[in-house]
Amino acid sequence: MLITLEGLDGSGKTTVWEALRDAYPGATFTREPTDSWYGEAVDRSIAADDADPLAELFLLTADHANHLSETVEPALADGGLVVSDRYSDSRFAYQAATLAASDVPLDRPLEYIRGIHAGFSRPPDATIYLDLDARAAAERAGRTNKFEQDGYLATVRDNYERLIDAEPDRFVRVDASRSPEAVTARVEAVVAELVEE
Ligand SMILES: Nc1ncnc2c1ncn2[C@@H]1O[C@H](COP(=O)(O)OP(=O)(O)OP(=O)(O)O)[C@@H](O)[C@H]1O
Ligand SMILES: Cc1cn([C@H]2C[C@H](O)[C@@H](COP(=O)(O)O)O2)c(=O)[nH]c1=O
Repeated sequence: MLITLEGLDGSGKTTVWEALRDAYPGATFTREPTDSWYGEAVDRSIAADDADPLAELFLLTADHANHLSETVEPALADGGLVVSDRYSDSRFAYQAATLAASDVPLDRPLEYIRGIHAGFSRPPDATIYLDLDARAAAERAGRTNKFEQDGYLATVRDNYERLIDAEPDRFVRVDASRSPEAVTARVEAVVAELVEE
């Protein structure tokens, strides 16, 4: 089973991912961007305020392809539980926001990015969405790069809402404005239920 954690920067994904890692020692815990050289290229792009938006999308998509073949698909083939801190929905939400604000002449960037993934990706079985407003998320994240900005994250949040509307059965929304203990307890309960199903 593939479970993904999604949400804005600072929503608490890494905090719950670490708690789940302690609770499920036999599972595969992974993340995007990865720590491969593809992921390092992504990190460089994220740090660059003038990165080309399409090039950035394709760097992230290359990292995803390698993540799938090297980590996710082998672990799933072994019948294991895989928990990923960010996955394809991050591309749909973030790069759609980036492309919409760019000069790239795409009418429907979110659908364009989904279309690219449809050809090769493996959709998550369930996605836990840590829901937090853009201002609180940017505040927690520290506003240290081009993504951790209130206005940009507000558009990203709108895009996540569109994704949830399109696939309500895949997403489980968790209120990420609560305390770390309350958020972690809720996510652990959700994962326990998903694994038992
Ligand atoms: N429920 C919470 N309430 C308040 N602060 C929190 C909560 N969860 C995490 N934090 C704090 O917010 C900051 C970001 O948390 P974390 O790294 O888990 O988020 P993230 O979603 O992984 O962020 P990013 O996407 O930027 O890596 C950290 O300082 C963390 O201690
Ligand atoms: C996978 C992925 C990530 N991003 C952005 C979101 C964050 O601002 C950074 C790094 O992620 P982290 O969780 O803070 O470590 O990358 C993105 O824009 N698109 C993606 O597909």
